[in-house]
Amino acid sequence: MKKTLTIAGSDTTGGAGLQADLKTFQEYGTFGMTAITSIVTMDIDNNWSHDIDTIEPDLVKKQLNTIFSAGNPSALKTGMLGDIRTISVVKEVLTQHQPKNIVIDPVLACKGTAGILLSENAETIQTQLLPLADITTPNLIEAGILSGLGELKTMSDIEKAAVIIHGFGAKHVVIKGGRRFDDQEAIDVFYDGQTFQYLKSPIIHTNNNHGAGCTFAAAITAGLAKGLTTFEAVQTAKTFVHQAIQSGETFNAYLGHIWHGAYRDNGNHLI
Ligand SMILES: Nc1ncnc2c1ncn2[C@@H]1O[C@H](COP(=O)(O)OP(=O)(O)O)[C@@H](O)[C@H]1O
Ligand SMILES: Cc1ncc(COP(=O)(O)O)c(C=O)c1O
Repeated sequence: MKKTLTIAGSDTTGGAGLQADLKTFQEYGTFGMTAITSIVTMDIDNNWSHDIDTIEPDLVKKQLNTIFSAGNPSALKTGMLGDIRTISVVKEVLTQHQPKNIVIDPVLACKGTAGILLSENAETIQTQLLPLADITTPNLIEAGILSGLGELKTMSDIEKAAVIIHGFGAKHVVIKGGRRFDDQEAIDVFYDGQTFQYLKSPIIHTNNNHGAGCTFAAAITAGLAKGLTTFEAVQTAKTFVHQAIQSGETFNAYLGHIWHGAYRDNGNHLI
């Protein structure tokens, strides 16, 4: 069985973060492992504002040493890292063990928050992790921050951002237009350093989209572990997450999760 790893935060509500990753890894038939970087809780009395409690970087390192002592996973992803020192620890361990198929999801912005989360991490992710990435998966806001272009309003802006982010060393870039770019089609732009490819699906009009970004990156990770090419892994992930959003459920007044099991429920054959 292929082993997959997520280095990410815990979303207490179970829809995003490492919980989304583990569920997705399992749906793909891979054996998921975790290194927890932070714990996210939400304040119901305060408009669902997010609190992020970070795990000490030394403890993140202990978790990674435990995992890598059994050999390299077939693929891994990073999500919310929480602390700049943790980013350095991740870089150190990945440089030491040189695993293949590294997916960097540069979590800087959370759907549950209006503002930018942990934007001070952007530069560190850019310089320390993107050079190790097989693929990075920023959403529109994260791509604007990482590229330094700010708000991305046109397809040409998105393509320019992809070129800049590719220049930081990620072999492939997929910028998720999602619901933010167009109100008819969820367009994601894939760039391999030479050509652009556009992945499109109809926009699903729902608020139950919590966890979509994490799940998309986790599905790419599991697809790579199973031997798909990077573009094939992105294509499959797009379908997987589309169906997960379609089958989302309301959690409370503030939040609705996607359902990570939808692809299999719909009778799809997982690779
Ligand atoms: N309402 C939607 N309908 C269809 N696809 C969506 C919708 N929202 C997001 N997606 C897709 O889900 C994936 C995750 O995107 P997004 O939710 O923008 O990421 P993030 O959670 O990082 O902000 C992308 O493939 C995106 O195109
Ligand atoms: C631990 C963690 N990681 C990542 C995210 C981002 O979630 P999404 O996949 O909805 O963008 C969240 C959002 O709450 C989170 O709690």
